Amino acid sequence: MPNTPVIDVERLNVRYGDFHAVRDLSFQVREGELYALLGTNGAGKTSALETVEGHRAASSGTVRVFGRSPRERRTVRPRTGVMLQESGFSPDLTVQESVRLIGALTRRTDDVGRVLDLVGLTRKARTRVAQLSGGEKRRLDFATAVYGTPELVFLDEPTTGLDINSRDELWTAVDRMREEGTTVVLTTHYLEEAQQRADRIGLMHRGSLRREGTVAELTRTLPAVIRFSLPDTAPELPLPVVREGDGSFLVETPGLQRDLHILLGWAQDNAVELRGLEAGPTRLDDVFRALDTADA
Ligand SMILES: Nc1ncnc2c1ncn2[C@@H]1O[C@H](COP(=O)(O)OP(=O)(O)OP(=O)(O)O)[C@@H](O)[C@H]1O
Repeated sequence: MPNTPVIDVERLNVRYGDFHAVRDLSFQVREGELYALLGTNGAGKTSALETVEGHRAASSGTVRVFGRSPRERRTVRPRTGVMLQESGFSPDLTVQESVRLIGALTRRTDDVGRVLDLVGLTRKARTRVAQLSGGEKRRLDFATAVYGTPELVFLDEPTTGLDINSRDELWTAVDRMREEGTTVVLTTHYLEEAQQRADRIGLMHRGSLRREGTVAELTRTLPAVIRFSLPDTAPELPLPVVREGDGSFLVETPGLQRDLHILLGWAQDNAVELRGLEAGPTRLDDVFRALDTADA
């Protein structure tokens, strides 16, 4: 059934007593996709994903993973890898013992050496978990998700606490798994990572999915921007601008190429230097900020 989504969430609601944390959430993740579920703090991402991962029961709505309820752990779990924000390994176990334990718990098989190599922990194989650095523990968390190369992997803020080289290594490992067809669900507060890597993004705010689409679809809804600074002696500008707090100028435009052309022509004719000139489509950060103000 090639058209069956790997994840199918229909009108999911999660309540904690009187508090309604997830409201009528619907989304699908297709085979081989990297879907980023992003949102403001407290938006309900963890509550939603814990339900999809089978750790939490839905208050109402349906969740299907590989066409099954994620509560059918025996069927779904061997096909699913989960990197939680903290896996809670026993501090007394060594790294290689912890990875073996993952194998036993997930009922997947793999070569421990291969996994340690993939997550960059080969040299720490005999080190106890208690003696690992924060970044090394995060790599061990990552090992839980990639052990046995499952078909579906959840990465919950996978690069938090990792230095830039470790982040690059983690993404290289994820890219390799994706080449083999693994479907990935990502949550992160590093929006540039989602912007670079996600095939589609769902943006949650206050329990609901407020936007969904590719990065291009999401950013297209807001105007492009041109930013620059000017010497005090510059003549009047040819376009409406906003003066930013730092003294720089901002042009918001639905016609980036046209307005950039006008601005550059004006600068050339008046021999004005446009300092620190930046021009480009809206970033995901801007979509996020608009979400917070528009939907407040
Ligand atoms: N066990 C719980 N009991 C009561 N309220 C909870 C519980 N877990 C989460 N909440 C509340 O539900 C809301 C959604 O929380 P959740 O952790 O799902 O959000 P999130 O989008 O993952 O947030 P963050 O980005 O800050 O990690 C929050 O207001 C939170 O306080």
